[in-house]
Amino acid sequence: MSFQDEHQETSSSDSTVSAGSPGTPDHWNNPVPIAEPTSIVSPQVPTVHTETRRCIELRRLHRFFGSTRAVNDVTFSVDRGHVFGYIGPNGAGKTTSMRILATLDLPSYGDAYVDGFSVVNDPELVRKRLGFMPDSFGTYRDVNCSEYLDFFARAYGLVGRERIERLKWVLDFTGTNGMAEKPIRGLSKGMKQRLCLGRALIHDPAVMILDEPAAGLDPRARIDLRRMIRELADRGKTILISSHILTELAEVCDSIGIIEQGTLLATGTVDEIHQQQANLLELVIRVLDRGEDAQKLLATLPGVGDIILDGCLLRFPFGGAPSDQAGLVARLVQEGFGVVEIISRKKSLEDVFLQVTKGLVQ
Ligand SMILES: Nc1ncnc2c1ncn2[C@@H]1O[C@H](COP(=O)(O)OP(=O)(O)OP(=O)(O)O)[C@@H](O)[C@H]1O
Repeated sequence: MSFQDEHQETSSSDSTVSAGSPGTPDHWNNPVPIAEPTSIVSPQVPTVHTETRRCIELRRLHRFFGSTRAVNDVTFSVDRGHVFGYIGPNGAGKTTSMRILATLDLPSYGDAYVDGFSVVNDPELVRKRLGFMPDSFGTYRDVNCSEYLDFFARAYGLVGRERIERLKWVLDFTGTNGMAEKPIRGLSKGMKQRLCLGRALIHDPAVMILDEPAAGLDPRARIDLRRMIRELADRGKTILISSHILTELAEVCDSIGIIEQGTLLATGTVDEIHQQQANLLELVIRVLDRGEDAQKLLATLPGVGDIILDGCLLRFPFGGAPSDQAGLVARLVQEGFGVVEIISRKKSLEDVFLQVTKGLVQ
């Protein structure tokens, strides 16, 4: 297969996001083969950008460290110009996946594609198209912001007028213009994050990988960051951004994936995931007395999940229809319980995240 064929093949499917297959992996018998990485660029490789709708794609990606399955059969894709939120608790496998996409590590099995190019077979071409903002990054304390960005612009081969204009655009876009001559050592955390975003943008990449860019930022800086990310996506960049916190990314992402212990647990738009997971209400009922008896009665009624009893307060997930809910209250009253209060509420995004993840670490 020629490079061009391979490149076009990656754009053939229709879905924006597709979850990895859960359950026992069948790849143990048939692992997805990985070619040796190579830095040799074929002379036939096109120098112009080739259209590929799926701009980021992970295909059955695995990365093991000894017995730790840091990334365990993860598959999803992100369309051009979309923002994908990669959400998971500590140690879920977010950084490991992102490092593979950024060609800083190799998969144990499977492959990942950036703008149609394989991180395994075409790492040089991937790097040209990718801007990576790591979760922690080194800065040179004694250089100023302008010199820092200029260093990376030169490293990416930008020259002459193009380099000067690009540098100016990045300083303007990231709001670091006023800091251009300031030594990096004097910058606040928020300003350093802006500078690092600028560094990742300096060569005008098609794809941006941002590993927890909002960590440690104050609320205003978080809002500014979200605005910049949305603007970059509106300009056609495809962005993968990670966070521990689902609500933080809900507004800015077109779709999200929730990962824990290396496994992708849910993918879709925020609304889809909310609807899939939050179909249950939570009911809280306070009775006047005989809490334990009320618990026994409720446990026999339709739609009632596991009840947590705290004195005369009963809290449980409820999957019944509104008529079942009305019947439940009527039954309690009929059986002589004094119903002091009843509260029903839909699960919040944060509840959904806690419901999907189990708080497991490896
Ligand atoms: N180089 C390594 N050697 C051994 N284990 C590693 C290595 N890198 C990551 N791991 C392990 O892989 C798992 C996933 O780690 P990873 O850093 O990808 O998670 P994460 O979701 O980015 O977590 P955090 O939000 O805390 O940054 C963890 O159990 C981690 O200890």
